[in-house]
Amino acid sequence: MIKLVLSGGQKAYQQGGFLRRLLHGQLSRTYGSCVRLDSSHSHWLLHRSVQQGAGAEPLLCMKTLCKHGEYTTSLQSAVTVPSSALYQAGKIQSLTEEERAHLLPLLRNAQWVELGTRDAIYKEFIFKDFNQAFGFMSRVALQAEKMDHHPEWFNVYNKVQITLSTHDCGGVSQRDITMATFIDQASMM
Ligand SMILES: C[C@H](O)[C@H](O)[C@H]1CNC2=NC(N)=NC(=O)C2=N1
Repeated sequence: MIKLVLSGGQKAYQQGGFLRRLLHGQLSRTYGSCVRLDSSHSHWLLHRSVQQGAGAEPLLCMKTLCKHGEYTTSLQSAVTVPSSALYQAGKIQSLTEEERAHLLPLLRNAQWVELGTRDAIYKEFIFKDFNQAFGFMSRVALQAEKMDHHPEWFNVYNKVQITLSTHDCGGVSQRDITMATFIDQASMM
């Protein structure tokens, strides 16, 4: 369950180390980064509002629970979500346009490209030899197991081609961004 954290008059949520501030109880036009809700690595992105008043059960508006799939712009259409719903709705979601505009430029600068044929990102790595390439793949494989998020990849000798997409939502999600960032770091080790 998400814990409401009051700090310095600002209302904020803290969960799994992510702290998102709300501007005076108004719906933040942007939404939080991935929030880990429970140990099964369920992630989702929340558009948050919180009802004023001490001790009020936080009202959470989540994309998957909004009637038309749109983010609400007012408290009224936010809903109180029973904890049981938190889990069902906690399916990973592909990035929205707003997130892509924020997150993808960094990856593009690192030579990741968005595939035209499907919602996925792709990058090619060239190493000195097979040994270096396989060492890289081993590091990525361990991280993939740790995150429970696996690349689609192809290796010939010193070349590794990697495609990232999230099967559970059929597109690029925050998990792919996290994995791509790790992969770039692992390629330089
Ligand atoms: C059951 C298992 O946890 C899921 O299939 C995980 C495994 N690895 C995964 N990897 C990727 N890229 N996308 C997923 O949706 C995904 N889901």
